[in-house]
Amino acid sequence: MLLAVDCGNTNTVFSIWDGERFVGTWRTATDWKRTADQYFVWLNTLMRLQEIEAEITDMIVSSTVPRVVFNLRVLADRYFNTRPLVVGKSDCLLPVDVRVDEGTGVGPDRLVNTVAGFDHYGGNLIMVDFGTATTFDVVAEDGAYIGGVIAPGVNLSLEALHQAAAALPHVDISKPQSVIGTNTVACMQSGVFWGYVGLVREICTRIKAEHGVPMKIISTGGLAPLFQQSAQLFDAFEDDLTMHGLQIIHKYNKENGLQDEH
Ligand SMILES: Nc1ncnc2c1ncn2[C@@H]1O[C@H](COP(=O)(O)OP(=O)(O)O)[C@@H](O)[C@H]1O
Ligand SMILES: CC(C)(COP(=O)(O)O)[C@@H](O)C(=O)NCCC(=O)O
Ligand SMILES: [K+]
Repeated sequence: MLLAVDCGNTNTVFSIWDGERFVGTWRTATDWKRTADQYFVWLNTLMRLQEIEAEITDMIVSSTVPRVVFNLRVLADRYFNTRPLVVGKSDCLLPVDVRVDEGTGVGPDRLVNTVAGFDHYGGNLIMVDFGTATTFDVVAEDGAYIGGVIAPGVNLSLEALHQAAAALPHVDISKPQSVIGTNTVACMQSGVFWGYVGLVREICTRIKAEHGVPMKIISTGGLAPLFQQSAQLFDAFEDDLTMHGLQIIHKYNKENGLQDEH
């Protein structure tokens, strides 16, 4: 079975693919100091709790935090006796082209989103991913990643206000009742929520105009539903996009790559 790991700047998600479906998914805070032994104990405990008996033979990793990859490689080697595919490394093939400026290191999460989006919807897409950063990934007609936009994440924006201004508290995002806030928290939520609605709409409108052909807008990430319900910003929401993409990339490498040269 395949262990797929999606490591973002905030959270790391582990999921097990049995060849037909994901049988378990678990989330932990991203911490590059976490050792292979710690990962294994954590994963093993959760698998037992859910009575999942999975013999892991393969592993694929997408990490926006390069330092995390070392301990994940040790995990693969020590406990699963396999060499992980790491998205973005030259020995990990992608089923789509990447057309950006030479020397640009595209975030692996964006490449994985592109692959998953193209598989689900075909080309001409804008993938909006609400993570630590909010990224817009543009997928061409042929499925290539051709660039995009990076904006500060929703929680990051709220946190920045709190960090920089002595009188502003730590606030969680939610949809405000009105635009005009009548207390500090409501004012902050309004600024970030409605500011974000505007940001998403404006960026997507401009991408569509620049790209010049009709595009579908697909959202993903924990906070996407909050924005979806408010203003019909997206054509679709996908919950498990990254895991879907990782599984496709793994399959593609099994069929076409140089896997299993331990
Ligand atoms: N369902 C959710 N409700 C509220 N906040 C969420 C939810 N899912 C994720 N978040 C928050 O959104 C931010 C981005 O999370 P995540 O998508 O895991 O980011 P990354 O992929 O960059 O690690 C984090 O601050 C996280 O706490
Ligand atoms: C933009 C990102 C920080 C988003 O990361 P995330 O919010 O998923 O943690 C990540 O994709 C990244 O580090 N990208 C490298 C630069 C680029 O994609 O062009
Ligand atoms: K992101």
